[in-house]
Amino acid sequence: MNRSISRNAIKKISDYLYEIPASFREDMKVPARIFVSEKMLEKALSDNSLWQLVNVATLPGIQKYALAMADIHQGYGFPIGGIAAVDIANEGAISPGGIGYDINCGIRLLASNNFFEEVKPKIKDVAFSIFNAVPSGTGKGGAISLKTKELEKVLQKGARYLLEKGYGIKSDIEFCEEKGAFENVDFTQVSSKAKKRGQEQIGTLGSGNHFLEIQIVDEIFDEKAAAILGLEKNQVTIMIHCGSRGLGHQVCTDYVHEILSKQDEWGYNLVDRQLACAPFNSIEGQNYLQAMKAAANFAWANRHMITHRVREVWQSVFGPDCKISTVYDVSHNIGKCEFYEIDGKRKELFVHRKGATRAFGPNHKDIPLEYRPIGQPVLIPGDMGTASYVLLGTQKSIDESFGSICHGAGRAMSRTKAKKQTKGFLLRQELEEKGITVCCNSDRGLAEEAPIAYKNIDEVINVVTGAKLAKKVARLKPIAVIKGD
Ligand SMILES: Nc1nc2c(ncn2[C@@H]2O[C@H](COP(=O)(O)O)[C@@H](O)[C@H]2O)c(=O)[nH]1
Ligand SMILES: [Mn+2]
Ligand SMILES: [Mn+2]
Repeated sequence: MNRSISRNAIKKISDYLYEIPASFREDMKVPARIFVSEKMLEKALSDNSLWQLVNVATLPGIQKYALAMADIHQGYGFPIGGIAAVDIANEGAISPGGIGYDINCGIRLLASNNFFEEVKPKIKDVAFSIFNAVPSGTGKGGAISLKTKELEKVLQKGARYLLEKGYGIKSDIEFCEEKGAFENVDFTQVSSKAKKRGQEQIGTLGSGNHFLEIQIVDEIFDEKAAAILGLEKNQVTIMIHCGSRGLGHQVCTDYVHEILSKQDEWGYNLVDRQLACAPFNSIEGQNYLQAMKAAANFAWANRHMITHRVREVWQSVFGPDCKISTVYDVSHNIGKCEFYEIDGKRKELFVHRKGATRAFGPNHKDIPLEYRPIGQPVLIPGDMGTASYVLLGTQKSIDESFGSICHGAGRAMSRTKAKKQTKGFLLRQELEEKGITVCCNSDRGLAEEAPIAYKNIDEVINVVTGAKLAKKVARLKPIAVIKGD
């Protein structure tokens, strides 16, 4: 099957929005839209991601558009950087591939009350101490070990369970999407194999793309909003990127397998097996939803425990009076039930965000009270040598992109290609020369994650802010990066 899409098939709607009309392919139920610039569109045409987006437009019950952001790149079935909302009451389908293998992978931003000049002389000390306190690397466990009953509590109560056990502080939960847990979760839908994989992995970072970064607030674009978020120029922040580790991966594997075997029964005629989905209201669809929620709770608990460890280390290096506060925690691989107006009617939709971040505008009830007047903070990592951003969601994102924007810069090249183009030890030297401390045991792993492997974060941010789906608050610059191998 020819998967290429020519530029001619794509209609320009505005400087930051392009569309593949529903007439492009017979089986499309809605158009496919991509928030991107002309320049970045060229990049998106270089892999199969737009073809995947067209496939998403065939999903049962899909509403309005299959959407993608400028960080789009090829993923499992759905493109990464994609959003699909389906009608729950009317034939909507839920797809594990639309959420991804690392369920509730996400970003947490911590603010210290220290400034660059104080941290600079101790940056190696604090970075390597965090590297030692937060296990990282493929399959790595060992931060804490949970008995089966304790793990089940994590699946039910997420980060809130760890808070009850004395880890972290209350505001860590309050400034987290869903306050650190989906409620009323049936954890029995998670297989024993998945639970086993999770038992040793709370408080661990994982490998590759996951990271812990010490940053400085390099530029403030909105002083008032920054003050509300507790951010000032030259202040030191810590960004955490990780998800549900082996547990979430196993949940996705289990349900893709189960759901695939029933496609004929449901009358689904999949254009790509990786789009495997189930009617939202079927037993299988509901079971996956419960397991996905349990894995999401595990991921929130994971980022909560890492926060606890970072706080312990920070206070041991800079003194017990130092404060580490959670600015916010966003999910970028998740599915949620949300209400939107479709053709003048309020409908409950299931919104798949796969490498996409929720970006609700001001006054939304799901934003913490303190932030409600300004909108939801959206945390967008860039790469280890350039920058990351703090943004705010807008009403326009609710109206045009199901309250969603991008999740990162997005890959510009595969890991294999990045390794061919970069020597890890040279990259390490370059970063150190730029004043970025590198804590990573593997030069090969470092090369796979080189800044050139990612798109330019400033360009991606200019698209989402140019399209008015988000507003800039601050740009963060790395001063130390911690990566697993
Ligand atoms: N600030 C940093 N950003 C990074 C780093 N490595 C990757 N990234 C960005 O994260 C997103 C999200 O990745 P995903 O695995 O969830 O798709 C990615 O698109 C990059 O922009 C880093 O070391 N520091
Ligand atoms: Mn992840
Ligand atoms: Mn991620």
